[in-house]
Amino acid sequence: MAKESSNGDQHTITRPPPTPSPLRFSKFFQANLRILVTGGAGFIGSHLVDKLMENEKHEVIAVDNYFTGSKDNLKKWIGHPRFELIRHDVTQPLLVEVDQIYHLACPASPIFYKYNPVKTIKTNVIGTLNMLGLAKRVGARILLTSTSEVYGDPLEHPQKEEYWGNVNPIGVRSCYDEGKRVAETLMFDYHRQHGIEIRIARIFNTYGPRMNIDDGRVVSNFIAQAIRGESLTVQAPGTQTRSFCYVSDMVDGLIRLMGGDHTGPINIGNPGEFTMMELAETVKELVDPTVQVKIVENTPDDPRQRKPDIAKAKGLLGWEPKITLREGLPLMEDDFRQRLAVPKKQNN
Ligand SMILES: NC(=O)c1ccc[n+]([C@@H]2O[C@H](COP(=O)([O-])OP(=O)(O)OC[C@H]3O[C@@H](n4cnc5c(N)ncnc54)[C@H](O)[C@@H]3O)[C@@H](O)[C@H]2O)c1
Ligand SMILES: O=c1ccn([C@@H]2O[C@H](COP(=O)(O)OP(=O)(O)O[C@H]3OC[C@@H](O)[C@H](O)[C@H]3O)[C@@H](O)[C@H]2O)c(=O)[nH]1
Repeated sequence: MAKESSNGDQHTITRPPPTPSPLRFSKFFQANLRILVTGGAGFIGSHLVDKLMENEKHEVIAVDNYFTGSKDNLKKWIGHPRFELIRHDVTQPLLVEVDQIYHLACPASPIFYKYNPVKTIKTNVIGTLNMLGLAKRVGARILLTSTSEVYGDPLEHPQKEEYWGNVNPIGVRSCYDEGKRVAETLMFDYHRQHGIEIRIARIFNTYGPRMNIDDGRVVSNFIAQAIRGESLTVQAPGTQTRSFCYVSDMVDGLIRLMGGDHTGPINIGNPGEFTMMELAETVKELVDPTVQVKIVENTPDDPRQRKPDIAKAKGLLGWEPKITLREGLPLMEDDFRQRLAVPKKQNN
């Protein structure tokens, strides 16, 4: 049996998907979907849980080891009859009965994924293997949150899904970007060999409320710095570009991908592209025009440019982002001001 994936390749499936548990066909289970979100206490994961919980037919199980996530992000759901939170590390097997798996567990900020690179690669490889094993056992559909970092320091611009990337296999970022590349490979091998229903999202830089204030990624750094009246730290040369997607758009894209018919990989991101200097100037203008911008040293292998081609997401999922950077930054500023307890000055 051959099935066409969304990037046009023919993938031979040697075995049909395993039969789901008989409970899936009982009246109750037909009406309800039990959904696992790994990394559910993190930034994107907790927003995804919020959105999934809005549907009264969903039961959500969030799993997290709290390395970069926090129970606080899910506090409004703790004790809810349709919600469960499990402290668990995905490098260990997990036995639950679910219909869908959103597999997000993995530190995403470079300072955190480089902190313990061996653990990062174990999370990407062993963690994804464990979640695929779970999907295989229970017949669940599984979505992996891969990353634009699979394109490395891209030589093609903007990046289409067909581009194979330009990745340093032995650099300090490799635990994350090569880890995600192997995770994608595992997804397709389980799909071809075992007939598992897979979905792969290649997420481009995402920002929004609830990011860790000390997360270390550029948008959260600049907003926190501007609120605290500190200089905005633009890493040299400042001409490198990124494309920033607001978190509600991202969650909408992930849910559409899970519900649709296409395996992916599909880029999910906002094609609006900015240099880091432009981002700093925009944050300065919106948050506090009196703060300074300073150039600081960069880290090795920083990609010089990044912008998603989202033709596939538009055509296959009917998805495109709605929130511009200028609309999203103030929403994030409000959340950061609340958490830092620094109200906006009247004259700002
Ligand atoms: N935010 C982005 O810009 C972006 C871009 C590309 C891809 N992604 C991917 O999206 C996913 C979520 O990213 P995020 O921005 O919400 O990051 P995040 O760090 O806020 O969330 C990751 C969550 O995974 C948990 N986690 C990490 N290792 C784990 C393990 N071994 N077992 C169980 N839980 C573990 C963390 O505690 C955290 O709650 C990640 O897979 C990331 O690679 C994010
Ligand atoms: O304070 C800072 C932090 C970062 N930067 C720059 O901002 C750019 C973006 O850096 P970030 O740390 O936010 O994130 P990166 O784009 O490097 O990696 C991200 O890519 C996509 C996801 O997979 C992950 O969330 C993360 O790896 C880089 O060019 C970096 O040099 C600054 O100029 N100042």
